[in-house]
Amino acid sequence: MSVQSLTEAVWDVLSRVNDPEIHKPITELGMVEKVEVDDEGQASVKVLLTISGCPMRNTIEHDVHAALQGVEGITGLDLEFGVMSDQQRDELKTKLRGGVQERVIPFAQADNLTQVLLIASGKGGVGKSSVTVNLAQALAARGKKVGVLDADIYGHSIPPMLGIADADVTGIDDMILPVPVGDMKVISIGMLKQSRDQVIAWRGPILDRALQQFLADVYWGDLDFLLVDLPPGTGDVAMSLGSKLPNAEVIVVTTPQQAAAEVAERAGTMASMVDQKVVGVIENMAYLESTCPHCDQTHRVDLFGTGGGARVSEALTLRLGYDVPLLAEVPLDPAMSASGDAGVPLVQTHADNPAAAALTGLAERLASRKRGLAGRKLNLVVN
Ligand SMILES: Nc1ncnc2c1ncn2[C@@H]1O[C@H](COP(=O)(O)OP(=O)(O)OP(=O)(O)O)[C@@H](O)[C@H]1O
Repeated sequence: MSVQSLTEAVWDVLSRVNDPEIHKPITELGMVEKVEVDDEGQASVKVLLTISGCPMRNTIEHDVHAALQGVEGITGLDLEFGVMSDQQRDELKTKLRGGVQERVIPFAQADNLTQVLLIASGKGGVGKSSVTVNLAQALAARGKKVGVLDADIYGHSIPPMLGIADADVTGIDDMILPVPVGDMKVISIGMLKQSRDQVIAWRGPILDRALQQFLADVYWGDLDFLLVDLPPGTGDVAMSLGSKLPNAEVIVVTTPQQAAAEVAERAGTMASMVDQKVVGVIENMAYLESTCPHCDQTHRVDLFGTGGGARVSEALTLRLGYDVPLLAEVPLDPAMSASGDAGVPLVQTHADNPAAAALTGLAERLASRKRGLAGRKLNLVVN
């Protein structure tokens, strides 16, 4: 084969190597600066990283080597890395923003087709983050492109639940790349902290700016779903996201107790005050399935009482004037908590577990919803 055809063959295989964070071919992103092949079939390739010290360098190195191994006539590879110039980075950022120079929130644009689901709760510890990671994983397993935004400023627990507690985010200047976890893209408010034990006490304009950054400066790419883990309660984050994500929908997570149900109603009501639709309620820790030592049968034990989810669903339906259904009842199961600690969602490791099955069933229904642009609010400001 001629040197020219070999060079073309190398470009061709490189066009199938994706940047692990951006999920687009490195050739398309302008990251391949040079491809040369000599008479002996020895290839020299230079790849430009977006930033020096890019955490994905090893993955790219591995993928490029693997890609070239399949090319007949290539006898060896000399792979060199460089770093993009300011101008190259600017071109890349503009390309990623779809040719738009300024930063906008893609999910608030007229042509947005991403379903944004805010996972809310009245109080902490009801399992909001566990629900978020499991729903996200179940949606991704069904081929959906899923982003997870951990906006819980007080208890940002998403990274450890997905096994990325120590992940660093890559920034291309002011553009932030989310951390890839399987087919999901994840970003957490905790990733912006200097150290893990630092406390975030943002309020007002600073919090607002941070949320703006998460939505406009993070390169989310094309997503089918963006799941946002909100802080518990009806605070500043929910208010701020109300104006930033006018078409977001809210799922309220609660537990069976009366007290939890009352505060969950408030969280749902808050969503409607900022004009977001509440799509339904999930009752988590709904019951415990326990095998009786006397009769060896499995019994349902209502540890925390019953009916909290149904109560919230009925109250919100009445208050908001449209149907707010009970979407799922997720049992209490030590496996759920163990999977959170292990950093792998339960739906991935134990699909048959009843808690996992309840959330997978909901993900299936969400995945098959048809949504278009008709009737959607556009974030237009009338002067
Ligand atoms: N169905 C369940 N069965 C057993 N344990 C659960 C279940 N759901 C959640 N947990 C556990 O309960 C604890 C709290 O859950 P999680 O962090 O998801 O709640 P949260 O509402 O997001 O809390 P916070 O608002 O404080 O962040 C975790 O240890 C989690 O593993």
